[in-house]
Amino acid sequence: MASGTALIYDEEMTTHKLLWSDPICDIEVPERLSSSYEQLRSYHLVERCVHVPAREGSEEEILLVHSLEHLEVAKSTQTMNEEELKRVSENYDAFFFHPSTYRCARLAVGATLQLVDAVMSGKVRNGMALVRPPGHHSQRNAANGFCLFNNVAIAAEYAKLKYGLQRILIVDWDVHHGQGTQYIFEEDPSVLYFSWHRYEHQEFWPSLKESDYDAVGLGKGKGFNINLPWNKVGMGNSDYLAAFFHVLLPTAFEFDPELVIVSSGYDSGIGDPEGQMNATPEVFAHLTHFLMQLANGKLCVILEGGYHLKSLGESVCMTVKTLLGDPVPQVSGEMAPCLSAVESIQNVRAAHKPYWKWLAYEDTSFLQNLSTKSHFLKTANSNPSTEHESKITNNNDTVKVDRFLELHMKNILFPVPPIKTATTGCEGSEHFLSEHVQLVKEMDKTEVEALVSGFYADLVKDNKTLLSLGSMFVILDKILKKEVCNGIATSPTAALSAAVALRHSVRLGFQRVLCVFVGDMQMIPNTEDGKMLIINICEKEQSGKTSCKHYFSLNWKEDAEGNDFFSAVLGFILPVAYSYQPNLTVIAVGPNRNLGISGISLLVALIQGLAESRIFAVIEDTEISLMQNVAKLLVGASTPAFGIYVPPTQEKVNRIKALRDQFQQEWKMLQCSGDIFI
Ligand SMILES: CC(O)(O)CCCCCNCCCN
Ligand SMILES: [Zn+2]
Repeated sequence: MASGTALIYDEEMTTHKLLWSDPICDIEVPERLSSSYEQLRSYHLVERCVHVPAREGSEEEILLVHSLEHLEVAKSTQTMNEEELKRVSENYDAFFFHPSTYRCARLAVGATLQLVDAVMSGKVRNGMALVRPPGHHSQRNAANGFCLFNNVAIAAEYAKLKYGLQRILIVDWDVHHGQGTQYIFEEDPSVLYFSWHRYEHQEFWPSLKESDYDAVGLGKGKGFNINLPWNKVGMGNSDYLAAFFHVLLPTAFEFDPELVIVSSGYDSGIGDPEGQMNATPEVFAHLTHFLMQLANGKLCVILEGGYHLKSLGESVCMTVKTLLGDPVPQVSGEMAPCLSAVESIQNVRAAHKPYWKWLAYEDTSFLQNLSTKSHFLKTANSNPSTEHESKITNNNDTVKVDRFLELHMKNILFPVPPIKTATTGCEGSEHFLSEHVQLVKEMDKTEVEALVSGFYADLVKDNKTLLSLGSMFVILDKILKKEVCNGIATSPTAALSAAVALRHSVRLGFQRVLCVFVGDMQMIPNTEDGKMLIINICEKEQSGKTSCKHYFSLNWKEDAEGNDFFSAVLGFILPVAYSYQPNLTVIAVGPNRNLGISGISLLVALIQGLAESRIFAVIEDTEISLMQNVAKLLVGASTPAFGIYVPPTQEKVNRIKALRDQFQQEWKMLQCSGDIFI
């Protein structure tokens, strides 16, 4: 299993710079690279990465995507004087040449390919390349938008050629549309390109009709180009997460890529003068964490834009920290996507319904009554409550943003707990013991009996249960004190252990405990006070207990051969969990589980983004192999194989939709269609 995170940076890429005055291009400065690298060093992240050197991309590699003419023009600029450089630059929209631009652009291509090689060869699991000039606007025969060669597009063609890959996912979270990348792959079904971008109904640069949600790809490439336009500024963390839950991730898991490449622009972050958005740096940790669960963790992050140096640096550090496997910090802000974002999400889902199985039963009836809808949206749009009031009045006030970020990041970065996982040394744990795992001592009986007082005392029949409860308390204490990040225990009665763990956690002071229980929960604690939120994934409705705001019984019987649980995890469980913002997650698997190991692994892998990755898992002690899988995930040793993707049946889609319709006002991250306002 590959491990380690590559970091590729070469100071020479700072030599490319603007020689004359040009208010459009003057934000693309060398300090973008050097200050990001310095920020990584200040958080001691550089030394934790595997250093991989950059190299020059060869002409042959550049010709994988670009025309010979484009290459020759670029090459010829090396010997030009300022006058000539200016003249050549004027042939392009928003691009500038410097005598060292060609050299830097070749280094940017080479650095990107070095990262692909390091990941594909298994030398590292993932990595980041800090490069400039960026790439995603450049086209076969033209430079554009600060980009000369399309680093990410060349990387995808290179990976197909050298490693025989047939499915590559490119995620472009830069705030501008990577039209260059779209043009290059729009007829290619082997490359799925996803981009969100500031659009404002075609007002915002590059102001192209083909940047809208209905540009789905051409010919065989139909369905493999996904555009999510932001028609307002001020989009924030909840909008970005909603886009992942309700558009990108379900598609990505169905596509099942062999490699994921990110066109990682941070101008979609708060403070950026181009993006004018409100998303804070820690959201990039969550986006990165989600993408790490694909392609067996093979993830290459390539820098594109980002023009507010402090915001850029913090977001780069959040990305690298997550690539290294650190716990994911709590995401800030109200978990409620704005109406405009939900409308864009609904439109892109409708546009892609014909191409993706997970959308087969998507309700697109809203397209019929579009007239009334657009009328409503105009009125809905007018009242501010459905739009984000922008936290920072205008992003151009750089110093104000610097101060905001200074304070904001203080409570985000906590010391990484030395030990990742605590366990009780239960059978099967010998397989994954490592320096990341701490064996906790057993608690003595009297102490345990004192803790399991009152309600549950009479339920504790035998010694075995008592001992398992004892070690559970020790683990929960360690998690609370942040001595460990997460823990796992087995139990002869997982239902009892979970119920005791929930009460104990609330008593220990956890204010919001999320419990995901797989199997028959038997005893269901009272969730009236909102200090717990329980999602019980069971085969049949629990005894008369209907779903309410803090208790959901999600009936799910997994299809035999594959894993159809994606739509429940991505379309329901994660949106509810992120809306709830727990500070502890308890995952419990009881007897006669109705989910396959891969479905449970998917759940555990994705839910680690919550509660600063504080998870306590308690597994029925008959489930040895499940226990080992979950333990490996908690240690961070592997990204699980999620088994064969099975699309959800209409009945299951309707069940999720019914729950969504019923609870999307309470848990707003469930929203993915604008109908809520009609
Ligand atoms: C890599 C990147 O996507 O960040 C580059 C953005 C280029 C923006 C050009 N703006 C041109 C405005 C013209 N009125
Ligand atoms: Zn950009």
